[in-house]
Amino acid sequence: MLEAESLVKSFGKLIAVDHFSMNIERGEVKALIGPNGAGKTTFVNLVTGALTPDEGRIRLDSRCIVRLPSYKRARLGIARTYQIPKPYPNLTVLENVMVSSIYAAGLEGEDAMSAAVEALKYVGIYNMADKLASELNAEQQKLLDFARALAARPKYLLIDEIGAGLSVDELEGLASKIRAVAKQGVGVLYIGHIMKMVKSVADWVIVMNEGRKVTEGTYDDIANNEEVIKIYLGEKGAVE
Ligand SMILES: Nc1ncnc2c1ncn2[C@@H]1O[C@H](COP(=O)(O)OP(=O)(O)OP(=O)(O)O)[C@@H](O)[C@H]1O
Repeated sequence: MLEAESLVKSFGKLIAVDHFSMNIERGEVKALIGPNGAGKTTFVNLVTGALTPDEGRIRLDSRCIVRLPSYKRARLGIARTYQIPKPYPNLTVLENVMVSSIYAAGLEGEDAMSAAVEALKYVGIYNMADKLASELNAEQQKLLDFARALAARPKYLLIDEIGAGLSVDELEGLASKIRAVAKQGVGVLYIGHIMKMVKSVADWVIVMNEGRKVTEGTYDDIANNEEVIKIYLGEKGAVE
């Protein structure tokens, strides 16, 4: 289990994450939703090690990892995707994914290559393997980022808003891929605003606002929760 306990992170006077706790078990998909500025990405950064919390604990399979640097957490099985992916623009798509299969999954040679090929085929952009990453459009870069995260062979995968700009059909395709990843034993946290996506991927939904947990429950519980509806009032694209 990946457990975050009472995490706090401030930027000056702003408390971005305020005693926030949650856990993910392998094989399940949870969604973390909340309006812009709620603290979702900051939470992901705390879990992956990009940021250090001011307070709180993070445990991976009972081991405290809060002081470990990002690369060690990656090697222990925590992977993420980015809201705005930053691939190596001058490497090919395949090479970008191999960086992950080599350095995060610890694979070598042919094994690293076949893990990368498998991940690209899985997300559906293997036909672009030899293109430079800089040649991909924004949606394709998100899929590359997803492939990169999968090639790390994660136990836990944090997906930061992957669906923006995709059509309804593409969203459904992506949702079923995310669910299939979880079925293989990966614990997934999907972070995002697209409620159709949340509804189709998540077993459980956690709502965050101003750094704190507002409520959690099934999609239906959340969609009918008055406080959640109030928080989202005026938010484009949320709770529909
Ligand atoms: N490095 C930083 N320095 C200062 N303030 C920051 C920093 N990172 C985030 N913040 C602030 O912390 C708060 C939480 O931001 P965060 O990006 O975690 O929210 P979010 O829920 O991911 O929002 P969104 O849905 O828009 O991505 C915001 O007020 C943001 O401006």
